[in-house]
Amino acid sequence: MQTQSDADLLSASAALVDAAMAAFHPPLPLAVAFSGGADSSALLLACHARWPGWVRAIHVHHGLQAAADDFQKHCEQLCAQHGIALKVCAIDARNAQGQSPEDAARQGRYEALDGAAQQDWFSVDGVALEPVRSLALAQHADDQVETLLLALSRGAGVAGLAAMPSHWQRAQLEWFRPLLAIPGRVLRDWLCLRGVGWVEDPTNADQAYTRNRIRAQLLPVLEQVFPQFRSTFARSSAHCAQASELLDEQAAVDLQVVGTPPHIKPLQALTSVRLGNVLRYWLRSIYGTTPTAAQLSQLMQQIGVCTTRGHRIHIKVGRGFVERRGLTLDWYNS
Ligand SMILES: Nc1ncnc2c1ncn2[C@@H]1O[C@H](COP(=O)(O)OP(=O)(O)OP(=O)(O)O)[C@@H](O)[C@H]1O
Repeated sequence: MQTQSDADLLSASAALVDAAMAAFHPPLPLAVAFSGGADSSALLLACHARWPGWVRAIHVHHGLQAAADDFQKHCEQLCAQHGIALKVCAIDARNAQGQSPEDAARQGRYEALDGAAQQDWFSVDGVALEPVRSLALAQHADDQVETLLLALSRGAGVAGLAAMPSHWQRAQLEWFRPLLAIPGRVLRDWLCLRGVGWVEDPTNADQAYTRNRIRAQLLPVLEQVFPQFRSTFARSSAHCAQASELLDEQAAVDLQVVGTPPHIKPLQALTSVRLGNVLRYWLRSIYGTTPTAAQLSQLMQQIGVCTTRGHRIHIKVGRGFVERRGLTLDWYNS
């Protein structure tokens, strides 16, 4: 029998999930990245309820842990029960040298999701379906706070503190994170009170991962000290996202002036903050590499004192080196 407090929880979680869904306007058909965990189970069912017949699921089998087969089984069962078309892609998510296992899994997963969404789709009874136009991920407000705290712990700049975007477009697909304003526990309440199960990823409890320690130890304290932390932190992240966009716009203007590759003379005419900004932008946008604060400061200092024809610049930056080549700077991969 449902108690009064169950009913309160149900209506509170339903109101939050409904509000998130009402603000979500993906081009249809929509595919949901479905891990079998609580968050993506809730997202899949909420989307399926809102747009019946227009929602599909993609599950990525990482092959990294014994529990992966159980995740897949759960996804197959839930999708069969609700008549949702499901694609399962198996990937080899082992990390390359110098890459963290989580980054390797994330990168492999995003590529697999992208590829699967763009393949041909068929309904559970074999009828050809329209191509997928959007893809939704189920990260929620706690994931967003964890990402922000991880960025702070690394000393990130405004681009890192902008945390995860709620929408972006890549090639033919629009990507969304519609649950970023909802606390994780609300999604669990939403599922529990509907009697829907999910699989718990055993690695989520592993305190060796910083993200898991933030979730288990830091968030409960934040909850007590700053009960509104999810929305206020999200506001700060949104300010950082705007500031980061503005810095990129300024850098693009400055890069036009200094040229690509950048000429040393016009670089010397910039203020120090604009010099740092344009150098970071040049290295990231052209070479996909990011200098550390120390490397950038050394490079800026060398540009400042580069006043003679014979002055040599050769500084380790990111995965390579920045060198002086006559009147300009060049970066090459070591
Ligand atoms: N194996 C997977 N297959 C498909 N999508 C995935 C998979 N793992 C994660 N995702 C998607 O990426 C999002 C973020 O992944 P992350 O690992 O941070 O969350 P999670 O704890 O696995 O979330 P969930 O509770 O949905 O499992 C998930 O919410 C889900 O939408």
